[in-house]
Amino acid sequence: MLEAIGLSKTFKKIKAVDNLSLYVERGEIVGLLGPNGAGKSTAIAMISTLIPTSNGDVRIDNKSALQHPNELRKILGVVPQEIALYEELTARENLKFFGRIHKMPKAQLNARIEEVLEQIGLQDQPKKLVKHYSGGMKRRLNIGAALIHEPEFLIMDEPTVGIDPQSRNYILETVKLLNKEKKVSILYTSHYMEEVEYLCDRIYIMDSGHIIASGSKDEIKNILSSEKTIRIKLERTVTEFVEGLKRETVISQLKEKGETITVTVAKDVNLFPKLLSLSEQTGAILVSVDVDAPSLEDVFLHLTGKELRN
Ligand SMILES: Nc1ncnc2c1ncn2[C@@H]1O[C@H](COP(=O)(O)OP(=O)(O)OP(=O)(O)O)[C@@H](O)[C@H]1O
Repeated sequence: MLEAIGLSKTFKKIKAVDNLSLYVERGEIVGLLGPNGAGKSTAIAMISTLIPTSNGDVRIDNKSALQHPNELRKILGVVPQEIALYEELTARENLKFFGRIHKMPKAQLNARIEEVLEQIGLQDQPKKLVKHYSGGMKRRLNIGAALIHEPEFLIMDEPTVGIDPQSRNYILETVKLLNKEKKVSILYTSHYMEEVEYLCDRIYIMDSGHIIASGSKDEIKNILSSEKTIRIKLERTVTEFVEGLKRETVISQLKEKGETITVTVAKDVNLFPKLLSLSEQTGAILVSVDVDAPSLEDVFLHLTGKELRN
């Protein structure tokens, strides 16, 4: 297990990370979500021992990684938010460079380079210089560089920023495969809720330097599940029907837009009998009644007061 325990980082007067704890079990993909400036990149830099902590510890299988950083670096790969590649080199040469940093023996490195090129789908571009790569190809090679030494844990800091949807899908599928087939455990940060929803087993939401919610997708959605939203569509607007709904004390919120009325009620309220009797009394014809469960985006907005992307 990779664990961050009570991590804090202060830059002069700014408390970028404040007593943050999280863990990634072997086999998991864990999401770390937070609005801009929440402290995600600073937390990742501390977990990967790139910057010193002001406080706290990072542990691998209960052993302090801050006291044994080389042991951590052997089993951890980090995909940084910024592309960190040599533009004047080919993909193969870049991978060779990163492999040498890890002091990989030559024969092992050469075999591993071919394997990684295949994993990231760049095996057909052996001679092309990175400066001639598309944004998506660079992102893929950025991931390859972090994979060269076959890490057991991978931290990915917004690995799909600024690329086309096709490359993004490719990266998402690569992340899934790495986890499923190569058993790589992953901490994944993103500004895209749908990516985290698709990939992750568990999610941490952070804001202002600390974790404000954590759990499985369902557990996090449950934070907002004391209420539900019901969307009622009528064939045409009937004022008496809306007035009747407004008299219902179980409805905490009512919004009207054309023929659609949206109401909020407590989770356990059954509004259907009332809707049917009101439609009979007023002659309003129900076209549809939909119940919305809260999305992760709703929870995020509720907890942080901010949109995930801005
Ligand atoms: N080297 C530094 N010196 C001073 N302040 C810093 C430094 N690095 C980060 N900060 C500040 O710490 C806070 C957290 O920044 P950080 O980059 O970790 O957030 P983030 O969640 O990764 O944001 P984003 O999603 O925009 O990448 C911000 O207020 C930032 O300005």
